Amino acid sequence: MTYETLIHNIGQLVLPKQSSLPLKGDDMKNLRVIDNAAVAISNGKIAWVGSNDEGEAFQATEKIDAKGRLVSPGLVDPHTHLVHGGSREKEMALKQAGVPYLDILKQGGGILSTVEATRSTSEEDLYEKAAFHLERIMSYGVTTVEAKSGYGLDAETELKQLRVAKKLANAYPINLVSTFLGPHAIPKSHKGNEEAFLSEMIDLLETVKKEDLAEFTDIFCETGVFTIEQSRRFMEASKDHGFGVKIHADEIDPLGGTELATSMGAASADHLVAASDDGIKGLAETDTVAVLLPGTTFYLGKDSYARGREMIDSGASVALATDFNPGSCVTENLQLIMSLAALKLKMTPEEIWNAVTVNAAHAIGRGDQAGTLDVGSSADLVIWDAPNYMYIPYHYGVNHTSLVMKNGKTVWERMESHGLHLSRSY
Ligand SMILES: N=CN[C@@H](CCC(=O)O)C(=O)O
Ligand SMILES: [Zn+2]
Repeated sequence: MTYETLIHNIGQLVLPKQSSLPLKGDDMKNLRVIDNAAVAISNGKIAWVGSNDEGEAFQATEKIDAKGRLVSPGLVDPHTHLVHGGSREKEMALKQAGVPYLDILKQGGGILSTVEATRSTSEEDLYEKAAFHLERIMSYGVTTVEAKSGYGLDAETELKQLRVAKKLANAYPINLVSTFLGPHAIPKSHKGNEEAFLSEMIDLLETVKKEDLAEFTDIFCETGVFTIEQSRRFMEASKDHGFGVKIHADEIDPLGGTELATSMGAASADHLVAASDDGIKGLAETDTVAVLLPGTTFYLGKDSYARGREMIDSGASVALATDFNPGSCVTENLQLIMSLAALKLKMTPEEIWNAVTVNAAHAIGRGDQAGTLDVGSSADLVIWDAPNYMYIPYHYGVNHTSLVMKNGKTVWERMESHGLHLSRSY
């Protein structure tokens, strides 16, 4: 038997357990790990996993020496605002002067300034910009990613964003899951006329479905944006059209979006910084995944983070994401988010790995195909410049990937620096 590829000399192999449902509570502590391992790949799938001693005896067309380093499944980033025009570096000074995030939005900045930029950017230019960010996301070890619309707030631009995401999905070796976030803010044209705007976004669901432009819908449920009742209306209409539902919930004010998400059977409730005790109880009782975004809390300069530790201790399922966007979290680096989860959410390394693999995959409907290296699953994996899985959240702010593989093919590899001898010293 000759395998296509054999990755041998793996110092440590991390194997999150594939599960038909998201991992909840104490189950998030379980992380299978094999020291001195090897992985065989054929037809883009994991064909065999075991000890290096056994693996060394196999024939393979290509052999990759992992040189004693860590290998894991490709990471899953289940919440990004990948496709957008422009940037908002000028808002940083406002934030430093103490202007709250929702006040910047109220003054027509924030999300609304990105809406203007996205409307005035051509589809081709939007594609080029999003492709640049997507390549960077991949370079951090992500092989499955979610991308939201939400910077159009009109039919034309929302569809433009979703088409860009679809083109990227077809062009890039990454699984890209698309989400329609039409109700992301109230456009200036509809101030005081929120219900009419929401109706327009509900009317758009049919086209989004017909053109197969998104699998999920999302809504920003927040003070000054959409109320609980409006969110319920949009989520019900989305479900009627056959979409999975998600919600930006309880990010700043505790409106009860978490409770709404669990009562609606949402795939995920995201942010949850201000989630109530009842909201957390609801998460523990259902399979709605809490997608936590500590990079956003950090970037908004807040001291109080989502209660990730309590959520897991109560039995909830937690995933982590970058929330990459031009305003509230400007980073493509999911590894940095893993560090923030350790430092600010008090999650353990095992919980963090489950949160960026299996649970993140469940949050975007990919629980059956991403986030694991079980035999038969896609050979989406990362060779890390790190000795073990605890090292990634520990050494923060840099990119630890050495090689990223998607369906058994190398899609990103670190280049050696010219003239430098980088001897490994962790
Ligand atoms: N909170 C709402 N939406 C985005 C931010 C979008 C923006 O500021 O451009 C988020 O998830 O953080
Ligand atoms: Zn978001």
